[in-house]
Amino acid sequence: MAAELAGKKIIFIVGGPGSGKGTQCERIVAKYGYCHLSSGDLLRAEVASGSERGQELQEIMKRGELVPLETVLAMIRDKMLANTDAKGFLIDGYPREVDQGKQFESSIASATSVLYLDVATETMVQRLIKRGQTSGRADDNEETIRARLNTFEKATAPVVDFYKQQGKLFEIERSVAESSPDDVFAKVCLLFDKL
Ligand SMILES: Nc1nc2c(ncn2[C@@H]2O[C@H](COP(=O)(O)OP(=O)(O)OP(=O)(O)O)[C@@H](O)[C@H]2O)c(=O)[nH]1
Ligand SMILES: Nc1ncnc2c1ncn2[C@H]1C[C@H](O)[C@@H](COP(=O)(O)OP(=O)(O)O)O1
Ligand SMILES: [Mg+2]
Repeated sequence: MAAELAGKKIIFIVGGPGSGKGTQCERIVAKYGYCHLSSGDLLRAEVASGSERGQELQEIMKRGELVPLETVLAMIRDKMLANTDAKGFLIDGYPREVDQGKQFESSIASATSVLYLDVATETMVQRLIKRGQTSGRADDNEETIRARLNTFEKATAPVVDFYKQQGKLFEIERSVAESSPDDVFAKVCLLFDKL
């Protein structure tokens, strides 16, 4: 456990690719002032640095697979320890597999709550194809999108059940998660207002 992080609120944001995690995190930061950490963004920054490591990561991400657990965990930990004055942390896109959650909690700190955005597969595909027209992300193409969805079903869906059993899950149900970002945010605020 990292003593510097004792007592800090830690919220995991979980959902399939294109479920709106980044969109909601932006709003949460603006209203509540948490420190936002996106595992995907951290990995893309490593890719952009042009390092050899970054090239390996890029290959894995283009296949829609998960990068090694240790890599992401170290990046998140470093970023958290560089921001210990934050009142809380939004960990976006992590954990992606149950083991990531367990390792995080044993080596960093335990999560306060897990926010889950439930969006139908076809809606996510449509959103990502649209985002791909302007995002420049190497993984926003139909083939990689399908692979990411497959990884989500296999590795990440169990994460949702894991935290539900612990009573930590705050779920945005499909009827809301598929409406407008403002409607989703109104529901998200119900969680953050009582933290
Ligand atoms: N209709 C609708 N569209 C949304 C909503 N949230 C996000 N989108 C759109 O869906 C796309 C994906 O949203 P992101 O916030 O980037 O999703 P993400 O979960 O961070 O996706 P990854 O980074 O791929 O994990 C974007 O183009 C958004 O404009 C929403 O609540 N309603
Ligand atoms: N916690 C994590 N563990 C392993 N790989 C991760 C990860 N977070 C992100 N990645 C890798 C695999 C993802 O397909 C890729 C892009 O992540 P992302 O931006 O969160 O998008 P998406 O949810 O659409 O896959 O980076
Ligand atoms: Mg994102």
